[in-house]
Amino acid sequence: MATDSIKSSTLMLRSAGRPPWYAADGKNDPVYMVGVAGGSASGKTSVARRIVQALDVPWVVIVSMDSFYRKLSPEESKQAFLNNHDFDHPSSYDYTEALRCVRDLKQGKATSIPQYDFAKHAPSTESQRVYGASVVIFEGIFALYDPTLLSMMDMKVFVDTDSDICLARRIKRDVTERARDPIGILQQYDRFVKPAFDGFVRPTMNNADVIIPRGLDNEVAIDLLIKHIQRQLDARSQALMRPALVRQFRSEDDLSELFFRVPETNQVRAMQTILYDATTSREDFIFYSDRLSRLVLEFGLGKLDLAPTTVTTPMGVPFDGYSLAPNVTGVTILRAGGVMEKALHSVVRPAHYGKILIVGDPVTHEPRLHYVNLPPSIKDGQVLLMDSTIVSGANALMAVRICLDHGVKQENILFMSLLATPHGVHAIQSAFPKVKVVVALLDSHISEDNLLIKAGYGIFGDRYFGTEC
Ligand SMILES: Nc1ncnc2c1ncn2[C@@H]1O[C@H](COP(=O)(O)OP(=O)(O)O)[C@@H](O)[C@H]1O
Ligand SMILES: O=c1ccn([C@@H]2O[C@H](COP(=O)(O)O)[C@@H](O)[C@H]2O)c(=O)[nH]1
Repeated sequence: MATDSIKSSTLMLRSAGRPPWYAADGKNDPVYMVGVAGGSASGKTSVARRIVQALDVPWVVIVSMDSFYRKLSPEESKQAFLNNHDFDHPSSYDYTEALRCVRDLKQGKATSIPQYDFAKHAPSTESQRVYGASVVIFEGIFALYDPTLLSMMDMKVFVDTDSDICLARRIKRDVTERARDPIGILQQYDRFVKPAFDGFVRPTMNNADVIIPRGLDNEVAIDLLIKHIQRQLDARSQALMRPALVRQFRSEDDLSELFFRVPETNQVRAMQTILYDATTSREDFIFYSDRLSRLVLEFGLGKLDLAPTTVTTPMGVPFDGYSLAPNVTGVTILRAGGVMEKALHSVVRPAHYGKILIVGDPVTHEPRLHYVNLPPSIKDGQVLLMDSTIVSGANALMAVRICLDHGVKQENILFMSLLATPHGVHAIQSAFPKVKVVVALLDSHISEDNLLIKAGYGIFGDRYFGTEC
């Protein structure tokens, strides 16, 4: 687990709006990249976070340059603990590794970002897997230093905060967050931090498009910056004849021919009524969601490509039919997608199974990947990806991306869900146009926080597993 001294790159989600990995169809809707440089403790991270909060864009990644500090030799490490190592020279960073990560993200791909532990002056053993983004913010003292990195940036920002204020903040932060002592901090500051700022960091101000005096305190400058980025993003969407970044209402008419909905018979409507009814007992809720799961699975399996085959009947007559898909992997997106597993076992065999656990951050609602277990054979066959509900589509998008990362072809993915919003399905289809989506019920009423289908069945997992508060 990350400790406080490990500053991680954070993936933030606005759950409405344009889907992430918009360029996944290869039609190049480039990722927007912002570089944020400035002295140590000038407020780079704080400004980057403010931009994320204000941008109404679904996926923004903040990549901290600290992730790319070079590993120290034992002697260098010893000196670092004596405050005698220069972490503020440009050569202390691994630009090749930084370029690898930034280039991946700039191309809309997933990447692994190393994590750095300030208390140990060493990279942590963990890295963070980041699954693509619409906007990447690259922040660090040398964010505007390397020419190749600069050439990938759409906007370059320099945070210019008075050095006394930076020092005061650095002392406070390094004592509380980076396990340092004040005397050592001052020694390191005099010996390395200040001279390097004057000699290497401040000159990169010349590479900036925008200079923000006083960092986060300069609300006017930050507001202008955010508005500019928003305008740029909207202009790009329009130029590509793509939907604007703002959230748009979607209807079934907006969905492609690879969207399939279980025919709405009276039986289906009755099951929907039971699941929507707040007074339904847990026993009934489980029974009818299992039944609906079987229905959507049977219906969805009808969309799989099957190979023709000929068998001989007991009467010795040849019969031309199909062989059931030989290599199918059923992948459930936990927790709520797990409810479809029972139905999967009852209708598909033999199948391989996989699980992906995605948990929404309680504050930002960003989906966080906690666990992936997919069989190696997944890449060669068809994949039934299952979640009980698709609302914003964020979890589904992350899950599809993970499958693609494991070598699955887009056209081999069949996403199945019990209840979806047209908005969420549209998000999947925009990002991954070859993925088939099969749902039992479609409902366009989304709650204000974009997390629940208003008229729907509440939090599916809680009702099914009996974990309602
Ligand atoms: N405008 C501000 N007012 C007060 N504290 C601030 C302000 N901006 C940043 N800080 C604090 O200063 C410290 C360093 O800020 P941070 O944004 O992490 O700087 P950097 O990323 O440039 O090192 C953090 O503890 C942060 O909370
Ligand atoms: O092991 C380390 C690595 C870096 N530092 C100092 O950190 C700052 C850069 O981080 P900011 O968040 O931009 O302040 C840099 O000035 C290094 O001196 C460190 O002390 N130990």
